[in-house]
Amino acid sequence: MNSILRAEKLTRILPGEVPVTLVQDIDLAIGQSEFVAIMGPSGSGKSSLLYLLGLLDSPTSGKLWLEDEETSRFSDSQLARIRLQRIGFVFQFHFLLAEFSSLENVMLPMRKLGLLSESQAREKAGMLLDSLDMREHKHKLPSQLSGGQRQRVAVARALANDPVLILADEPTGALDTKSSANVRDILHDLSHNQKCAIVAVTHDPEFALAADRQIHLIDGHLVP
Ligand SMILES: Nc1ncnc2c1ncn2[C@@H]1O[C@H](COP(=O)(O)OP(=O)(O)OP(=O)(O)O)[C@@H](O)[C@H]1O
Repeated sequence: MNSILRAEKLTRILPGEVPVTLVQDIDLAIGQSEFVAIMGPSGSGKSSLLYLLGLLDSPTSGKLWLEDEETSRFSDSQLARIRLQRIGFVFQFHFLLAEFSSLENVMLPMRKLGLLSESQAREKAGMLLDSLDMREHKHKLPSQLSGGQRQRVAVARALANDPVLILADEPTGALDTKSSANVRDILHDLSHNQKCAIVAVTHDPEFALAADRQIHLIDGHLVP
């Protein structure tokens, strides 16, 4: 199996008078177009692990490879560029910019990366929103959308720069059952039809069942 992401003995300890171990000795490999659910009790380190995998935090020890590149050798600006270009993030709350339309929110990562012209970015954002059944809502502000619709815009934004990996932190945590099933199916489709790996933290057993594999954390450790 070709790994998109590989962690070896990944450990993150917060320094202090009483150091706090967030995660310890995590060995993990995520395949191309694999959909993995991270589960575990509250406080077990799921979000901490996701932040490490998303290069939003650095490990105290251990190593992480993204597409066979070891990530500790990258500078902060290189890491920012890698996040923008290769990783899409979806959080429990959508974090869309309130004064921007759906279309503009989806265009933001493309504008930031700067590889497409304004009209190309607009066209691509439109296509992404169409593919997520948001054709009617492109010009609406987040406040004019339902929770499920906002989350679909957030998924479109995460896909803007064609990432190889999507990291999602409780993407359905704030949604009703129907929207939750819809977002779950979208993520499942993405991993299987668009060769994008998905790693999602979830408390929802039904969501986890849609994944190819579930991994469980307890007290910062992966358990079999
Ligand atoms: N900045 C911090 N300072 C002190 N402790 C922290 C900090 N960040 C996280 N922790 C602790 O580290 C542990 C892991 O936190 P994390 O948020 O990763 O857990 P989680 O499994 O995602 O929890 P939840 O399901 O409730 O979101 C928790 O016990 C948390 O209280």
